[in-house]
Amino acid sequence: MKKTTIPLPSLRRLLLYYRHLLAAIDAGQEYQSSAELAWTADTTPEQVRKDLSYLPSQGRSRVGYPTQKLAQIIEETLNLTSDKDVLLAGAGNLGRALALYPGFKQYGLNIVVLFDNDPARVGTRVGRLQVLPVEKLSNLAARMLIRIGIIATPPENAQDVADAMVAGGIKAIWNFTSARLTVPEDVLVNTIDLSPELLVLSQYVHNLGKHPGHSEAIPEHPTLEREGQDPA
Ligand SMILES: NC(=O)c1ccc[n+]([C@@H]2O[C@H](COP(=O)([O-])OP(=O)(O)OC[C@H]3O[C@@H](n4cnc5c(N)ncnc54)[C@H](O)[C@@H]3O)[C@@H](O)[C@H]2O)c1
Repeated sequence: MKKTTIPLPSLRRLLLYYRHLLAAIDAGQEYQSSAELAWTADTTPEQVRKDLSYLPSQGRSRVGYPTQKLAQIIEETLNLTSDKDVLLAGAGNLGRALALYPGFKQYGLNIVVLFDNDPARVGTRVGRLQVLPVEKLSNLAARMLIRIGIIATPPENAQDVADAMVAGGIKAIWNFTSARLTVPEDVLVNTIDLSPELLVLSQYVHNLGKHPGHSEAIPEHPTLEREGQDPA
């Protein structure tokens, strides 16, 4: 297997292509063009070809990339088929929703253990998982060799949780809080702050009200461009 370090933006897009390819396989589409893949990641066909150059050869033909083969190559290169255990801290509204979401399994990601610091939550069940006291997080992460952690606590507790994760050997953190986390260099933090995203939509609607029919008054935002404009 080709061993390359794929830049993070390309990695993100490759995962979007992969998700698109799985749907295309289900729909019985044998080939995908660069343009189709570009659309799914809100990018250009040139960028698609560049991203795919990080993978072993895909056997692109005149009609496009063979859907099944390309999905398989992405799976193997990004190690998507081998199961990866994930732990989650903060079994509240968002944490429970994430823990119950079945879609992560498609990428080999399994949330296998939940932690909370609220005695009323500890011991309760979320699906088949029991919520454990957060004091056990570091030890359990280390013992179970878990490398990925999700933080869904209030922002003011996120740094403590991140510290416990790092102490337990977590190397990648999906942070759903608005807190800016300080972690060692070898730990990757991906922060998803949902509220500003909603505010961007609110701003869009607000500006529409001011300039009916003139969406170009809206500040640049990739998601809005993708949703609001014809990518062709
Ligand atoms: N629910 C959403 O749709 C939503 C949307 C945007 C942002 N967020 C962010 O996601 C985070 C969680 O939101 P929520 O709505 O699920 O909150 P919530 O209050 O329902 O859940 C938070 C959970 O974290 C637990 N917790 C607190 N400190 C902890 C610690 N040190 N260790 C382990 N667990 C701890 C709490 O006991 C609680 O169960 C917040 O930072 C929030 O701002 C949530």
